[in-house]
Amino acid sequence: MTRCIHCGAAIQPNTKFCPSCGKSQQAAPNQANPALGGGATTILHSSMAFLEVQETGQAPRQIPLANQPVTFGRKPDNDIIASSRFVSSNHARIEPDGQRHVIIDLGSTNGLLFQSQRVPRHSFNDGDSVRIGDPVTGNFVTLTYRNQKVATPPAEAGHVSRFDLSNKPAVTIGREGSALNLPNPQVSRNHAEIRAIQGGHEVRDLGSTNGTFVNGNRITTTRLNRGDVIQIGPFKLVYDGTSLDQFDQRGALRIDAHSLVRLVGGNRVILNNVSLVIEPREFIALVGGSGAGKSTLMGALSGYNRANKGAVLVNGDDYYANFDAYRAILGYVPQDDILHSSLPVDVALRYTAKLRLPADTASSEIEARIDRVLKDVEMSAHRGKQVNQLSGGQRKRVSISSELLADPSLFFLDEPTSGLDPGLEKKMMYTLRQLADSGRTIVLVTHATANITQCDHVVFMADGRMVWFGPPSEALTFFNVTSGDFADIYTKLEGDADPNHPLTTTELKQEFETWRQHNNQVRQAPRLSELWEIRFRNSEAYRKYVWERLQRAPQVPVMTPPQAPIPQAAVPGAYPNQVSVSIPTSAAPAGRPKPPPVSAMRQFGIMTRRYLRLIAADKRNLGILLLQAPIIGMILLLVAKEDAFRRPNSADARMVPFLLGAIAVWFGILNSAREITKEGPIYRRERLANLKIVPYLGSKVLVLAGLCLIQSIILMVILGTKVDFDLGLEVPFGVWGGFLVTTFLTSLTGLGVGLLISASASSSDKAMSIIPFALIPQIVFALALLPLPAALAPVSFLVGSRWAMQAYGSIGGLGEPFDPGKCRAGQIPSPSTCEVFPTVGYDDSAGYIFLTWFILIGYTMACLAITAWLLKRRDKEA
Ligand SMILES: Nc1ncnc2c1ncn2[C@@H]1O[C@H](COP(=O)(O)OP(=O)(O)OP(=O)(O)O)[C@@H](O)[C@H]1O
Repeated sequence: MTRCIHCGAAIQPNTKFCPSCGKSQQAAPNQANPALGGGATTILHSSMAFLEVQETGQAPRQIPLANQPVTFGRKPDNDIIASSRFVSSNHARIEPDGQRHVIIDLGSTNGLLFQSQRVPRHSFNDGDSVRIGDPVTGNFVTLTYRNQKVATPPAEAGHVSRFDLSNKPAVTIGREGSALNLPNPQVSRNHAEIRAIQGGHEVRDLGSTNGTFVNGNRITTTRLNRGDVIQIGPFKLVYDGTSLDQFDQRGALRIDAHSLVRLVGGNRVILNNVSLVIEPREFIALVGGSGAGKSTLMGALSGYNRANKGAVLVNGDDYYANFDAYRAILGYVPQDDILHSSLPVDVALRYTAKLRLPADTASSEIEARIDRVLKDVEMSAHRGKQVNQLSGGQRKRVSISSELLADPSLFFLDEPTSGLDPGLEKKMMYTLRQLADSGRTIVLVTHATANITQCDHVVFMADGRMVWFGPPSEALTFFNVTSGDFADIYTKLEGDADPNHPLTTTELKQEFETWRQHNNQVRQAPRLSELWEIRFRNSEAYRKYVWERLQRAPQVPVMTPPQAPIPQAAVPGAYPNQVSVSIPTSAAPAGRPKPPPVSAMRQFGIMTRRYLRLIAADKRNLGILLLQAPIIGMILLLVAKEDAFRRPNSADARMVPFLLGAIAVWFGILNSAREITKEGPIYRRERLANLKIVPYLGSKVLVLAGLCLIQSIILMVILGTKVDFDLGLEVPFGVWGGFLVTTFLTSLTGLGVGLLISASASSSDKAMSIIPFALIPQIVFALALLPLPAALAPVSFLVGSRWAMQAYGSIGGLGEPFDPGKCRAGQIPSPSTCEVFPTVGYDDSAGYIFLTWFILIGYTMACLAITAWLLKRRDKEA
């Protein structure tokens, strides 16, 4: 019988891990002696109390805490000496307090932060971290307390209270002023109601914005059974027949990822059996080289781009299957800015709040929320500034604040530090650290490794494989990087592990042998990432940070566990199996989730108001658009003859409507061609949250149609000052009115074409370069002045200006472009012209004129339908 080298428990000889404390029996490499003031790391006995001191850029130190008070500060006479400038000379004292310890601020400048709040003292529980931060530089010192004797019982986490339902005919649930208050921005004021019915209770949703879910299903009314779990925003209410147990998941959200696999193109594996656990309030960085699979993993964890195989659990619930129930508490900040740059910060945030928060959120509540989120990201001073006047780092903060409006508990960020200078990058990480401390689970993708020591854990990805999950400082030891530079890890992960590779023959020799044993038939060399994965699966870190964490049960009641069996993560030491390409494990389909049901009318109203504001804010562009009509109208006057319509068979008569039609289409296209593409990142983010396509597109059409109408009126008024429209013809709205209607409807066809271009182009520049392709056919195929080869005649039916010409010609009583009689007599030189122009027939009957208008409207509708389809298709894009 031998003894565990950590806890002293009796164990079998040659046992790899102690069954009592779970620790490896192999001495960890590179461990130094305990040192109070030095920079070395040591592993202390698990039954001891100790303080782990982590200063930015230094290895963590573990300081045993005994029954004597110890002092902490920058001066050399302290027991624990910190080197950071922002730690006061005599900063804090740590005293024993029964089985635990308490830390007391000694009047320091920067104080002690617990869960991102400044505290004068804090009584430690096992795992508590107190930080001392420097808001100017973003540096901080973390003091983490370890003491198994004062570990928080897991069953208690998140449990708030019990609400008795007996003798109550009806209980309302809402954000405030209800019998059962669930204070959170995602909860409507009157959200749901529990009613006593024969033999039990039923729950009814009161038209809430974010929905009431029972066992994962969105309900309107349903009878409750014992054990049912109601989810409203971040709260879970467990029904036991007579009462509701209330659990608050804010600050208590845990993600379990089990054997995640993402396949593309049939069988290309871009995420290879990744398993991990992210605990509440943890701050996790996903790092690795370009194309390593970071974004793929984040997509799978956030549910925005799901894995094909494996399962993601949030507090034990099948996350993909319950995505709608959790959507409200999910924050996602993409790489691009997600607020309109021409709006002031507070205005942009107000629109986001209106779009995301329950419909009954009062203006005062929205203002309070905006104050709060700007304070959280230290941007209160910039509240009234226009977004495009902010620096890159400030814009990122504002994007983060817009996500914070809904108070998400799960927060995913895609490269929030990209494009920032090193100072701003550090500050950004500091802000995120504080957001995690204040109760959020934060996962970010980053290329910036300089500040990842601020994270609790870091995931190193390579070739879709997870080659490390654990504290950043231990990663350096794991990869044998002595420079302290995380970037050196990258170079060790890249490339093929052929037998002569320097790593294959030294550090990874054993792993290469293992690989060879399992792949003796395969001649091709593995990737280095595969060997690092083998090493990681064999490590103590894998056991401690992946395996053991996966074995722990969720700390709150489970709403709907996965229906299919959860794939087991590889046990420590197991050889990483190749992914087998088979059916998905989760009940929900892979890829993008569906948008939730929300009120389309309300969204239409908000989007329209915001769009109007955006157009008005861009005064230069608006000025150009409004000046176009009078200037072009004046130019038109130069060529338009006063008596043009008095000579209905003349080219002059056809010239005016031909130019009017072309200009109208031009206006429509120019007004709209950049309008979707220029706000692509914002659209994508809002779409992922709750934006519907029809209200979005509808708001664009309504506002731009208004602009087209103004332009059409200006154009016609100017034209009316010269050209005589008083022809005495009996047509709908008179000749001038009929021309105005036609011009407006023609500009709408341009609007439809412009939006279609905007939805299909990947950038504003590309959209502008497509415009000529849309405009030139409008001139060539109008069939007004230019003859057309007979074979191309059917194409003209697909061009808006041709139908505009039909309408103008009919309203103005024009003669056909070419006289059929002259054609028959062979007096027209081009025979093909005679074949085409007879398809143009003008008819001044009201029925025919309405028909041409109807065709113009139909044309616009067809363009909009294709635009909507293109937008819908974009949902599937990764
Ligand atoms: N939908 C897809 N279809 C095909 N291949 C894909 C798809 N999505 C990602 N990939 C590929 O999967 C690999 C991982 O991509 P991912 O975007 O996750 O990498 P990353 O680590 O985030 O890279 P980067 O840092 O460059 O953004 C890449 O080789 C990428 O080309």
